[in-house]
Amino acid sequence: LPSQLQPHVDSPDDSTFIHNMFGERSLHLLVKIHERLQHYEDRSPAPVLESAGSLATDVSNPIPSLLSVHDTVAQKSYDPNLPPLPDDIDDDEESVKIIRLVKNKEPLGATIKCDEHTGAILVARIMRGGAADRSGLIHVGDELREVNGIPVDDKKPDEILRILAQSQGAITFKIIPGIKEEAPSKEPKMFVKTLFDYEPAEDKAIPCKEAGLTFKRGDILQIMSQDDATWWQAKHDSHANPRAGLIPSKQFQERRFALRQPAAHVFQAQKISSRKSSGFRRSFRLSRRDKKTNKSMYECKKSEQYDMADVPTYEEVTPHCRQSGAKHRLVVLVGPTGVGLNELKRKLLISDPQHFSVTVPHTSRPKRNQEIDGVEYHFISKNIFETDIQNNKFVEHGEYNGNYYGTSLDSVHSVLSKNKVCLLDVQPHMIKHLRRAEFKPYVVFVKPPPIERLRETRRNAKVISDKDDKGSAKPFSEEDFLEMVSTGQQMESQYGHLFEKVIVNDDLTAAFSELKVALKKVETDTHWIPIRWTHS
Ligand SMILES: Nc1ncnc2c1ncn2[C@@H]1O[C@H](COP(=O)(O)OP(=O)(O)OP(=O)(O)O)[C@@H](O)[C@H]1O
Repeated sequence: LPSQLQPHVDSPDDSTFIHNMFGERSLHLLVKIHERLQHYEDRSPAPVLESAGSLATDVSNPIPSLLSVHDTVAQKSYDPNLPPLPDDIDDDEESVKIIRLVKNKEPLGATIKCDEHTGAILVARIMRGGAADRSGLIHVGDELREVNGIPVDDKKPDEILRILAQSQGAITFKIIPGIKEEAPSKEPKMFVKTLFDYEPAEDKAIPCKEAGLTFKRGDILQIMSQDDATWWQAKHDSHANPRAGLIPSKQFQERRFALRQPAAHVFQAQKISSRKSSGFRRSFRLSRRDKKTNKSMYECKKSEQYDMADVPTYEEVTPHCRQSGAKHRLVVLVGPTGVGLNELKRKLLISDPQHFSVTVPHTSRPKRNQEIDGVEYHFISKNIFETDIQNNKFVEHGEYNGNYYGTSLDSVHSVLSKNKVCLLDVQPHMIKHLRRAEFKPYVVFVKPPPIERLRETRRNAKVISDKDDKGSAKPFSEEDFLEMVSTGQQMESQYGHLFEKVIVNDDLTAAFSELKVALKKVETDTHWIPIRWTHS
């Protein structure tokens, strides 16, 4: 080429330039690469059926059909059939990017906003795993100029979204790339358990409802991005959809919860605490031999006020599977009085006394003749009891008829260290004190069935009367049922985020087998537990 061009070159400088340019090694390499690629492109699979003519004569032979299929497939072009690029690309705008995305039914997975100062339409976020993200062509900060040839600079984000929603197939964007390209971030592996229900369609604050992620309390989400302090991106752990959706950040949710909720929660907490013994009656009856003393004696002195530090938002979790031989998780049972906690505990103990156990409570009341210290109770003096309370030795404690009763942390440890499953029933506000690595509590809420089922199933059942001190049993009254149902609802709404399993105690046999299966799974299967339980 240089020698052919020589007659057309006037100055020696130009001649040197041409020689240097064509002698450049990188140019030679580029030409080689080009030739190779050309060769590769030309090598489309050749038809094979014709050259296998002799086989075609045998009608029973399936091979010709196979070869015919090969030829049909080989001659097809699978490149996407995109429309031509527009002719009117403005040559002066060097930084303009024309992007074509082929859109199917899924949304693009990007949100836009109007720049406050310039009025430009900018890409606000790219949803992780969505169509825009997967294309790698659109980035946060890019300025949108046109969609399908329609200029957008005079349009509001809502109008643009409408244009996008109506477009199907290939969409052409004309954009000015933002100055800062988003650094490709590694997919973070952070999982959270959601502690509240979320419906983006009902959230006035979300910048784009369609980009929001709906979830129910207890769902496990993978957090995909926390770049934005207010709106995180997340996807359901169990869903196949790879596209992330917007969820309120922990901080934002806590802030607006604190602004919105205080009055409602104080009201709710007071309502529950005013139920006193009838609402939260818990007995220690399983450890007692004397049926006559089988009565409610436990009244919690601790405040049940809603703790604002515990605004239920998200809890970081990690999969956990109990190693064989490791200590069992503490099984915590909660439910409204009379729902059947003791009945279920009793059935578990009978079903496998070597495996399940309960704690021996402490009391400051004098030991009776037939009682044995450490069997029905650990009998201790009032002074020692009070010192132990001061030293936080009790999971729960209360006073009845001038005597203290309580469940000590040591009694729980004692059962667990025997490698048994410890069954503990507590008032729901105590759960948070048990939620630590040493116990890894598995919290089961035993829920009453609808009132008509209570009337049917509890026709012959008896509850311990809390009207007198004699511990006499009486049939359930309509009032007992109403109270059981409403207390159950309140417990679920206030503490539901702490429950790992909800069992409706309708038919006793069914409820018992459901509980037994769940407890077996706790021992063998992988469950999500708070990540902080694995740190200590
Ligand atoms: N599913 C059920 N069907 C019929 N009767 C039931 C069922 N569950 C429990 N019962 C009966 O209801 C009564 C109260 O049950 P239980 O004593 O276990 O309640 P609880 O929740 O332990 O209440 P508390 O501890 O406040 O006394 C018992 O007579 C029990 O046999």
